[in-house]
Amino acid sequence: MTKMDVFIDGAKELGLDLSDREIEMFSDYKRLLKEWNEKINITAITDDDEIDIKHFLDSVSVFKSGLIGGNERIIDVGTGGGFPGIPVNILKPDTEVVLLDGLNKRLKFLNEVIDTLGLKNISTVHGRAEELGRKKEYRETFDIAVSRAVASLNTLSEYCLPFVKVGGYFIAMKGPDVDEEIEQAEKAIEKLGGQIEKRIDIPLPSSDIVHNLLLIKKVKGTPSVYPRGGGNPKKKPL
Ligand SMILES: C[S@@+](CC[C@H](N)C(=O)[O-])C[C@H]1O[C@@H](n2cnc3c(N)ncnc32)[C@H](O)[C@@H]1O
Repeated sequence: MTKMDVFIDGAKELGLDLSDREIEMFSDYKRLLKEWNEKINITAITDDDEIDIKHFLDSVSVFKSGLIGGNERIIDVGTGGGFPGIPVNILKPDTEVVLLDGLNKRLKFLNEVIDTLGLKNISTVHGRAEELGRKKEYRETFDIAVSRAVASLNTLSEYCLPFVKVGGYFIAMKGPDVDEEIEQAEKAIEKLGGQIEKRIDIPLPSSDIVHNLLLIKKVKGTPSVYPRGGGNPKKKPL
């Protein structure tokens, strides 16, 4: 089996006691990530312990939001190698998780992970967030939209908030520049129907990294003009 001790110990520090089956699933996920990463570019992080800290522990730190009880419909926007959506579904198999990404080759990898691990209630969707957020089957149908390492908060809010039902949450997983990002995104969040509720700082075990979760509540519907197409959420953030 792949080396997993840093993840197992770190998860305990985050309050998660992993079962043997869950550890085996994360181990298979790590093996596939390393294998596929030799053929297609999924992640720059390939060292066993670094995967444990920067991908697995960082992903499961999303449970510190206190918003994922286990039955939510969740979209992971710009999921890349499946972070945080796959770890969420491994540990809470009753959540319904949609993994969205604009790069199809990464979704092929994710479909193999889903098959090998035998995950249920999880699917992949290929497309740009700003296009799918206008489609009826996705728009305002999720309890939670979550996203890590995809765009700055003003752009990311336009990608994510349209997916969230009124009363639901957008969880932005952010790094040290979050205060500056919040300042630049306040207007956008309000226009899109969101309201910043809480910021939770999370020191990642076995590292000196502090990440944070920004919890943004959807307090009213997103106006139909958003998200804008043509790359505007990124080129001209609200
Ligand atoms: C740096 S990776 C992060 C992946 C993963 N969330 C993580 O934390 O490891 C960013 C991912 O977001 C995707 N992405 C960026 N903009 C997007 C958009 N507008 N719509 C869909 N996917 C997007 C990219 O294809 C890429 O896979």
